Amino acid sequence: MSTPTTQSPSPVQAPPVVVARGLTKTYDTGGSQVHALAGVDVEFHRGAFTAIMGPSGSGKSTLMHCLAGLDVPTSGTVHLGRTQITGMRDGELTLLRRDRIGFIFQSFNLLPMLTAEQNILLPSQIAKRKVDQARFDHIIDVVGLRQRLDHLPAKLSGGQQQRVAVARALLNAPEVVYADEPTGNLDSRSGAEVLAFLQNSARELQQTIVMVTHDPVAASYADRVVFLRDGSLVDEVLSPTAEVVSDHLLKLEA
Ligand SMILES: Nc1ncnc2c1ncn2[C@@H]1O[C@H](COP(=O)(O)OP(=O)(O)OP(=O)(O)O)[C@@H](O)[C@H]1O
Repeated sequence: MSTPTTQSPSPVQAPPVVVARGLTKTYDTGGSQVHALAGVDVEFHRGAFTAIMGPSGSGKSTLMHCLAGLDVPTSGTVHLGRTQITGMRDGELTLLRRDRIGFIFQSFNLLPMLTAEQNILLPSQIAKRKVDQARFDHIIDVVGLRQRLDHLPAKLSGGQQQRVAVARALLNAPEVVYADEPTGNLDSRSGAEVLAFLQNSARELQQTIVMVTHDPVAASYADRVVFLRDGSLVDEVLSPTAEVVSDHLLKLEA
């Protein structure tokens, strides 16, 4: 019998920041049931930028909302680090979202009467959290907002407003940032800037980012794309290109 060869160790992978197991979400709609999530197992690793894609109605928003503690799954578990967030009370979830998760929405969600700087600092003020000045300066310079800090949102372009929202989401170095169609309201040039910044944040700041998008070009900025169909995770692509992502989507929609 031959001696087994020594296996080389598998590449070290960062521990998962978010782990979902057996996630289901069922809606009762007047007698019939909709399985928005039909048993999803997925994990997201530190410093990884992941896009969630799939046909309309495949469960992308439901998955993100359940992962982020914005919605409660029918069954299954979600962990953020060592914390099981499924089963938490509303008040605990509010604090968890405030302290440990960053959010970026399609509609920017900036307060119109506050300057860019005040918008970026607001969550830290509400949480009575000391701001890391070096991180603030680094993020402001990377997103190119230094000259715009005292502007109100109405005086900023859509791309600049979204960069304010991105800076706000990243300032506290949250364990994970959830981005819901972050470039949906932007022209392609502004969208590319925001996506490049998200990509750099994952690479340089080890920021974990999970983004829902319909756009294969946006998804191509991610390290990994996971595909949903009918509430199930059916495929994934690493180091995606827009063409490969489009091909996968077309097959899922067929
Ligand atoms: N509150 C609700 N009540 C009933 N059904 C719902 C509800 N929310 C979502 N659904 C259904 O759950 C399924 C998944 O919806 P979800 O919004 O997560 O999909 P999606 O992939 O994000 O869609 P889109 O790309 O169109 O935004 C769909 O069939 C949707 O109609």
